[in-house]
Amino acid sequence: MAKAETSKNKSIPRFNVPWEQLMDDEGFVKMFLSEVLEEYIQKQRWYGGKSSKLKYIELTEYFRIQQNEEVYYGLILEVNFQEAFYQHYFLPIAFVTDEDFAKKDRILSVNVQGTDGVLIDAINLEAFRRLVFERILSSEPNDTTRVQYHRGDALKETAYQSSRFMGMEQSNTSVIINDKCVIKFFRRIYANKNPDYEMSRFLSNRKGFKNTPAYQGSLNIIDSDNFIITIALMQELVPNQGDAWEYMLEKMLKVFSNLSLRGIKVDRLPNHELFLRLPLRKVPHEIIDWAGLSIFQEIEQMAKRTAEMHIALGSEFEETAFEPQHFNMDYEVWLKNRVFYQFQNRLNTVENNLHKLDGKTLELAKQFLDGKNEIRKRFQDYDWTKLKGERIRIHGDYHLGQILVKDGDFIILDFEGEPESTIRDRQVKQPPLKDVAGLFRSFHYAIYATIFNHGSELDSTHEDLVTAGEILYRYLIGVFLQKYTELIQAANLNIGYNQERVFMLKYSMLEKAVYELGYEMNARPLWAVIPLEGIASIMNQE
Ligand SMILES: Nc1ncnc2c1ncn2[C@@H]1O[C@H](COP(=O)(O)OP(=O)(O)O)[C@@H](O)[C@H]1O
Ligand SMILES: O=P(O)(O)O[C@H]1O[C@H](CO)[C@@H](O[C@H]2O[C@H](CO)[C@@H](O)[C@H](O)[C@H]2O)[C@H](O)[C@H]1O
Repeated sequence: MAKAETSKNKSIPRFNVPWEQLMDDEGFVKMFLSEVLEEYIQKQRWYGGKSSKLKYIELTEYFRIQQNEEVYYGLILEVNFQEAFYQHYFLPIAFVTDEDFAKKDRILSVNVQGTDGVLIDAINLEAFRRLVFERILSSEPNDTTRVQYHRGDALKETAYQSSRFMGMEQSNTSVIINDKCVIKFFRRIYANKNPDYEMSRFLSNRKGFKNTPAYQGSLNIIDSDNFIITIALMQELVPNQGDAWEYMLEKMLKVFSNLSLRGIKVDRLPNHELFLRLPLRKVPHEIIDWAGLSIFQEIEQMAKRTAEMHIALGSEFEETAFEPQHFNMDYEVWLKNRVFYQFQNRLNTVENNLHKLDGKTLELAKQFLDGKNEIRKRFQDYDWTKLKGERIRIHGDYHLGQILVKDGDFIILDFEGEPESTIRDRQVKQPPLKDVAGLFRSFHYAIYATIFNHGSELDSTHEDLVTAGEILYRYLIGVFLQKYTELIQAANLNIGYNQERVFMLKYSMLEKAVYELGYEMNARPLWAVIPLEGIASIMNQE
């Protein structure tokens, strides 16, 4: 840490304890939580409580992140809201006495035992990042202390050289070390292992699944109730050409442009039965002439990697957290409770915000409200006794934005699960087709996002674009399902008989679209039209 200086500045709070004991000082903690952090935390990009009213902050835990004499504090803050719920956040802090180190994320100017300095978010300090990296690198195989560092098999012996912020739009904070590794510091903290850590370690370290960044290490703590809490996950940095969402948007634009460029008559295009498996070689030449072969080859590759991920997740018979299970009454009750609760929440959100909507979105929103009993009936129609497949741990928030494109192949990221679910719900075993349904919703999103964003530049009518988009969608998912099912069945993972699979896909897609409707209404209301289109199209299928 930077050199100490004594100051005469009387206006900053003074504490007569060494930095190493500051968090044991009740006066400091009280002032810090109420007068300082309440303001600081609400301005942070990673703070997820912006739409609620903060009541007060409590310090749930603190622990030292330390190497030899160098000490930082990890704080776990409980943010309590007026609306009667709370969230936990991780904030590592450092005391720096050199202004040059305190340019960003300053929390408080403070005098500690006669030395002026600033408390900052420690992630800004290279020394802190280096320390975490070195502690992971030098960790014992079975660390039994309260602050547990773990080194994954994929981390090779290497000296620290550099670090920088990843700088992506994200809900956590990631830093890149030596241009080779990513350490993701989780911000929103749950009193449990973070599924991203749990799944990354399992898939990569234990099952050798190659199409996710290799697990290199982690930092977990054992809290006062003996729960493991994940603080950070370290993975290999995968050089890539961007995510599959951006990639697919570019591709879709070309495919839609081809309609007019190649003089394609949309009403003459062949169509394909929804969810019917289709080998790539059987995709009609009219469709290939229009959309090109490569999009189908890429979809096949994505299906392959998705199947391999599920095969790895479903191949565990020792560790109960991953052992496959059958459907049962408990699962059905759990699922219906969630789905009905979420559906009611979406109805309320749409009802309360109708006045903000117009045009097509308003029309679809009214249709959604009018059709509520029909949708409820679909959700009610789930009978576990008819389901013969297996439930396994799944990705849980699988969409094109979670997949990186790397030299024509795909790398699957971010196993943290659906942001709205509790951490326990994210660990419930679910049918793997639920992930597949999530990805199909993403294909639908990419088609509609292209129509909405570029419809006016394209030389085709809106009607033709929608018709062509729906046709393309059916071929894409037909090709995906052919490859995916073939590989899953060859590996003996039971995803049910044909009718069961179609039922599961339809059910899960409706569930996902309803989830998305809430996400969009809150995060980017202009996009709500996409899940509304999705719900309408699912409900209109006989
Ligand atoms: N191991 C990695 N290698 C390369 N890029 C990565 C890696 N991990 C994350 N990224 C990039 O950072 C983005 C955000 O990562 P993500 O894990 O989804 O963060 P968050 O959980 O904070 O949203 C990803 O979309 C990807 O572009
Ligand atoms: O931030 P996360 O990756 O956890 O996921 C949330 O945000 C996603 C949007 O970034 C949202 O995904 C939805 O929009 C995508 C296009 O931006 C689309 O590809 C997905 O299919 C659609 O669900 C995701 O639902 C939400 O959990």
